[in-house]
Amino acid sequence: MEKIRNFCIIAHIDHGKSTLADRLLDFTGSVTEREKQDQLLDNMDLERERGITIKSHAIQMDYVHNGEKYVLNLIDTPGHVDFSYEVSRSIAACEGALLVVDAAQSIQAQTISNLYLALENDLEIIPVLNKVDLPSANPEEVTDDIVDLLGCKPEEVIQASAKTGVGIEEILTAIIERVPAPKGNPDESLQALVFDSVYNPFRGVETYFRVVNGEIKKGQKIKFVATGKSYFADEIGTLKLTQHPKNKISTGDVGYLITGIKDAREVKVGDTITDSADPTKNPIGGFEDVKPMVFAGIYPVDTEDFEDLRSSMEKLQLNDASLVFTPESSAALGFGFRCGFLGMLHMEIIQERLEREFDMTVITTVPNVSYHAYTTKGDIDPIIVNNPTDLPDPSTIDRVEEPYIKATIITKADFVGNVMSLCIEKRGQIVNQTYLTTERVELIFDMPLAEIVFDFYDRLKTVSKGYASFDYSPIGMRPSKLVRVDILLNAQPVDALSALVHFDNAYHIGKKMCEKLKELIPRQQFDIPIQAAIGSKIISRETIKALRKDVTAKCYGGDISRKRKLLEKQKKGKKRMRQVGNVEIPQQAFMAVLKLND
Ligand SMILES: Nc1nc2c(ncn2[C@@H]2O[C@H](COP(=O)(O)OP(=O)(O)OP(=O)(O)O)[C@@H](O)[C@H]2O)c(=O)[nH]1
Repeated sequence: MEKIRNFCIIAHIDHGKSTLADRLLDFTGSVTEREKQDQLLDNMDLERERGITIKSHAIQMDYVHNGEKYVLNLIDTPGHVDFSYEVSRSIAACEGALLVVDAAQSIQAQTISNLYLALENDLEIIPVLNKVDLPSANPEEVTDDIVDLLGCKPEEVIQASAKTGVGIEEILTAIIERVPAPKGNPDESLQALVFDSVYNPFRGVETYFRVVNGEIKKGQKIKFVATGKSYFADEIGTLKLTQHPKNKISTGDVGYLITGIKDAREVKVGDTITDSADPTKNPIGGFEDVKPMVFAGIYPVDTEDFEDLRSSMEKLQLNDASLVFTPESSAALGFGFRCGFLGMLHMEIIQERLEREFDMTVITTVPNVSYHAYTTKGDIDPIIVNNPTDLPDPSTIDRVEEPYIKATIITKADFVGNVMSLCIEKRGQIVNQTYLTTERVELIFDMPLAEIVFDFYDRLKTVSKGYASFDYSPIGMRPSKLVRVDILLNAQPVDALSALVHFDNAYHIGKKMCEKLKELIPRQQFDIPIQAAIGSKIISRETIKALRKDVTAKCYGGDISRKRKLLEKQKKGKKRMRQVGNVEIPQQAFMAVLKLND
């Protein structure tokens, strides 16, 4: 146990976490040339394309230091706020963290939020100044920033380049000398923390765990405390680039477990694994059931594909337990599902996976957060509003509450004004403003989650010319003046276009939505009035003028193959259209409310 070190790498996005992980694997000889891939820890196709580590994994390295052999377990953490609970559990499985800071970009919002998570878990922090090879690097200044943030000595900050290999050996030495060895009692009853799980279509769910006390043996009957279910440990082992089966994993070490579980929902991140016959009396703290934050309807483009969509969603859920869905129906779109996601990124991933892996063409409706409505009947439990149609009749509503977050934004002093205006426009209330240096400012706002899940981050980048970083954490429910804006096409309400918005913005949004829909809905053979309404009150109106032109007119009698191509192209474009009443609505229109500022 004295020769084990468990650590993670925490960093703001793009500061070089994955590249540094690669270098550490190289340096410790954990990878052969053949196994080398660009970004070793990012496995899924989608992950690679987005450059975001979606699911955390762990990897074990052997390293000899001063003639002694050490086992280093690197636990990878996801780099996006949608997955912040998983980050917190990965951090809880470690004793130390490399805090990687880009030498050109300095400390950013995620550096700080991840650092706080690490400090809450009493991790030893090893500051690493990465990318010192960059011409734009500013090592002295950024080292000062890090010293100010951590209260450490300048010489404790390791100067490194994950690209050239500078400082890698020093980092490994620091891990061994500064990160404490795991504590724990091998003779106690088994207590292991689940920090991640991955679905494998052939082997079922692979659970990643860190043994806190006791040991886990191959064949042992184990129990998951939160779910209360017991299984046999068919296979256990350690994780190198491939899995290495073992007969036991002892206190302090990290490993994987395969029990033949076929449903991802049976393994919960943060749960405790214990011995079925001699269960621990102290499950590991900090377990939470992950809660979806964003809800949207997903409908098949072709109504006949509903059953296919259901079976695809069920399969997706087997390997992504954070996806939740219930059937719903819409007058406009027919049968589909109301789905809950961890955030907007998660929603995009699910949508993409449905299309790529299951060959489904789907329509996604405007996402919204989850509201709590209380009626004048005085009920104690709120009505949970995950769908605009769930909002009770306004005359019966006593009050509505919406989820709030604490937003941390770090920007340059020059952009403070712009960032403030944006946050205030988004109904934010400033809580704190701190000058980290004369140039860099940290702003803290309390804001409604609904205002930031959609276009906030893009707007922030624009108003700060890219010099702002942003992170957030939930702080509970607060009162809200919520209304539902309905959209009528041809005088018919289209429920799938309804949106829940704050009363103060309702008129503005209603007007913008009508304008946007006018742009997005193709002209048809007749005039189409577009109206926005709150209840029975019309608040805005536009008209899509009838189309007179023949689509093939462009071909001016040219050859037939060109004509066919044009019609072919039109047919493709049609794929993502939905006929509602006698109006054809393209997919973008269902998301129009999110694009009002484009
Ligand atoms: N010049 C230079 N570039 C680096 C260095 N380390 C990483 N990079 C580059 O910085 C970019 C981001 O690096 P990643 O390792 O993908 O960053 P990350 O923090 O893992 O990013 P996410 O996985 O998206 O969170 C890549 O283009 C790397 O090639 C370095 O030391 N020097």
